[in-house]
Amino acid sequence: MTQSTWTAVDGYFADLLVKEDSALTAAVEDSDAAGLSALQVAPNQGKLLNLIARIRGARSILEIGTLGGYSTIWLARALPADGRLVTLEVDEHAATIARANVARAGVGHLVDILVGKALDTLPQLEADGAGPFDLVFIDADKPSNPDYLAWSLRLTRPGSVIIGDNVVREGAVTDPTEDDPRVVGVRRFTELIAAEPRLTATAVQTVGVKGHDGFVLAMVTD
Ligand SMILES: C[S@@+](CC[C@H](N)C(=O)[O-])C[C@H]1O[C@@H](n2cnc3c(N)ncnc32)[C@H](O)[C@@H]1O
Ligand SMILES: [Mg+2]
Repeated sequence: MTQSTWTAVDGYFADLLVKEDSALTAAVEDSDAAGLSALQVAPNQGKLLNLIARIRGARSILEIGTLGGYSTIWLARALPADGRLVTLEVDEHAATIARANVARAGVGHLVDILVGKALDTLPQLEADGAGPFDLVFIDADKPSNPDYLAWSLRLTRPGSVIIGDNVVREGAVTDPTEDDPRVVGVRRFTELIAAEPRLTATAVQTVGVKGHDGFVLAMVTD
């Protein structure tokens, strides 16, 4: 199979099942026009995040890595009217674009975008008494994933879901000699999950419009 086949198959299912609305397509278009990298999840992955949050009955969601707010919109749309989503973004420019995208999608009242390095804003969140969160989506700088996992455990409770995006690294995740800090980060992240008695997890590799990638899905058990 080739990239064009993966893209066509994603398109087939997305047209039938995902049905991005104009706010989601505009979020991507405006992020692109503002010069943000096209690092957002694919539409079918956004819908998967939305479905996981709804299946979990999530009322509070933490996202690490906002970009233009594309995944934020999918996740926020899973929340009930009194739900809350906190999303962390280091880039003020991206946060400004995300704020507009999230507002246009009609979920601005559910979303707080905190600007700063997540390793600075996470302690602030805890100090402010935020959480426990029902779902954490980790999708920022991959070298920090081991720290984000530790914070996720502090800010969740039994039954919470933790998702780590982009863990395949074009297959380099299998190479123990690889020294790319992103690969080192996702390998350590996965090993820490494996060793953590409070978590049960799996990882799924994906192909599609974004090429070959994958995510870790974990549940806090106690
Ligand atoms: C892959 S993009 C997020 C994509 C977004 N979750 C989506 O799917 O629509 C990663 C984002 O993390 C942000 N980021 C990188 N390092 C960060 C850090 N230390 N703290 C917070 N955000 C960070 C980047 O600026 C970028 O916007
Ligand atoms: Mg990602």
